[in-house]
Amino acid sequence: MKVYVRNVDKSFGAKKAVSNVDLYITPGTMHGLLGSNGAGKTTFMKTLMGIYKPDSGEVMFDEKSVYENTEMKSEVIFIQDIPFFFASATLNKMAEFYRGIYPRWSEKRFQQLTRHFKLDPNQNLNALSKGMRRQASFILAISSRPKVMLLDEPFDGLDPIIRQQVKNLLLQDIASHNMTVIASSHNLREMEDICDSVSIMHHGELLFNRDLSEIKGSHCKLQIAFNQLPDDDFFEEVGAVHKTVRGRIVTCIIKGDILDVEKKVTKYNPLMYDILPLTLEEIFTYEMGEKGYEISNIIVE
Ligand SMILES: Nc1ncnc2c1ncn2[C@@H]1O[C@H](COP(=O)(O)OP(=O)(O)OP(=O)(O)O)[C@@H](O)[C@H]1O
Repeated sequence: MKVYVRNVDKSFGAKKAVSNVDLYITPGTMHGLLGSNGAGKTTFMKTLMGIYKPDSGEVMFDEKSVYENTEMKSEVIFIQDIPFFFASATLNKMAEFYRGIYPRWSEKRFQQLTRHFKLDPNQNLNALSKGMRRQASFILAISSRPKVMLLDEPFDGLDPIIRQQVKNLLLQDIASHNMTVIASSHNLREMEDICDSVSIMHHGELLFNRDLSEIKGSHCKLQIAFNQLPDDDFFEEVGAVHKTVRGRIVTCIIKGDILDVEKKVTKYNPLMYDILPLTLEEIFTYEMGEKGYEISNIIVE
């Protein structure tokens, strides 16, 4: 299911929590919504889910508006940062409830996952640890087979092994059922391995939205030493978008492929050079810096 957001605003009194957000997410992909505390991620997720009515703009899933559309409730699932279960509910009781809402509910998947995560389906969920409650909400969500899954800080409180298993389950369902996932996080490194695209939210605005396959490997870092510093033609030829010069050593950020850059660099007979791929975080730092934002103020890790 494709997710299409156009000019969405949402305020609480004078506080604008989501401001003029546009976003398109391709079906069967995972999008990471990054931002620091208070950036507006949860408010945006709740607006996507139809829990909040946008003050203006629209949220469409496959051309259908989400807000007050009961048909949509059986297609979309939202896992909140603090999982919600009915008082004294067990996993089996919650499964009964989900089964009634989600027509593609898979009992087989539910049984398999409950066994796999070693949860007692008859235990009171509210008496479980935070991580176990989170596992329970994943079991319910994945067994529901929604077309769109919205996840608020999905991996918080999960240990590294469970974290990886949950990521694998999500990726499996994205691949096999064309599920669309939007996950919020503070952690770019965690998202870069599993997301197809990421955006950065800051003070309610979506500053940056990129397809990761397009930007991974799109930039590299060149460190190069010369007997005599080259003139501007060199920087132009290698495609340097940023440079710092310290003595005879030059460090450049280059938009381009490492092998291509290497061919160009060797023509200038440098004393030595090193070309390294940029991490996604470095690319973001650079691109956000260009827009006048300091990424360390926006994303914690
Ligand atoms: N129900 C509400 N009433 C009033 N203000 C709210 C409400 N919900 C959120 N806000 C405000 O909107 C802004 C965005 O909050 P939101 O919870 O969406 O951020 P977030 O990015 O999810 O943060 P975090 O990473 O800390 O969960 C904050 O300034 C918050 O105080």
